[in-house]
Amino acid sequence: MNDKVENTGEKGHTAKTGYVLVVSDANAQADYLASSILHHAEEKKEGPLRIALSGGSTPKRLYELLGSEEYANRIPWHRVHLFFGDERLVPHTDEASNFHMVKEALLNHVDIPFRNVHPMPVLEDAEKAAALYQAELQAEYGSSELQKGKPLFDIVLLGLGADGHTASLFPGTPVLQEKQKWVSWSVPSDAPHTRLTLTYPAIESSRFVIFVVSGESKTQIIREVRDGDKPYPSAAIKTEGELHWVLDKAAGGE
Ligand SMILES: O=C1O[C@H](COP(=O)(O)O)[C@@H](O)[C@H](O)[C@H]1O
Repeated sequence: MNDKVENTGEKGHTAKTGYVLVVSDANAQADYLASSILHHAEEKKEGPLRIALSGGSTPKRLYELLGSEEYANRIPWHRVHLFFGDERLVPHTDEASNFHMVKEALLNHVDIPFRNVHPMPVLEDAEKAAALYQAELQAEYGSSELQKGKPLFDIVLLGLGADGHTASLFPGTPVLQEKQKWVSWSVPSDAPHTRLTLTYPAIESSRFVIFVVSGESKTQIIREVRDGDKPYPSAAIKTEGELHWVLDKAAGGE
């Protein structure tokens, strides 16, 4: 994590390369991110805007805001393609499903074409599910090889677990060594459900990676990731584009 910290409670899309941005609270965080996403959608005049969504509880407020009157009709949804950074292998109707959360918070409220939404497949065979999602990503990308200068994603949103995981890249799991596949799977040691996850190479192929972290339960892990003493999976995230951390004060401190 870059040491440079910019404090702002304002709405906007002015974060600079490699910045850590600390906003006043979780509402300001959602405001900032929704406004940034609108900005990127307006700025990219041609081609799809590919966004990989994070799961968990933190981004729900952002998704609800994007689905609200303030944003629902301003984002060119026909050009936006939504992917998932990770998913639990449970039915898409299950409360634990990231797709379920995104559907309730966002998809049910916006006019996005069905073909633009790319949930991770949930099959008992995690390897097969991962291969299917990788094939879907490759079809959207137009190649089975990631090329520098041609990012797979415009934006990758990432959360941060209290154990330092991000997406479903959990500490000590073999997926952390994956250098070829774009999608793989992991079994967290202290959380239920096998997960599918984007791998480091897929996340790295992005214009912007944005960590979204809020709440006091994340203060300690944010401090540790920033100090860089422990090899947390989240601390190893790289991108060929820009890496931003958007924190609220409770997580990021003053
Ligand atoms: O398990 C998960 O947690 C992380 C962080 O979740 P949060 O509930 O603390 O916001 C998230 O990034 C990931 O997508 C999710 O599956």
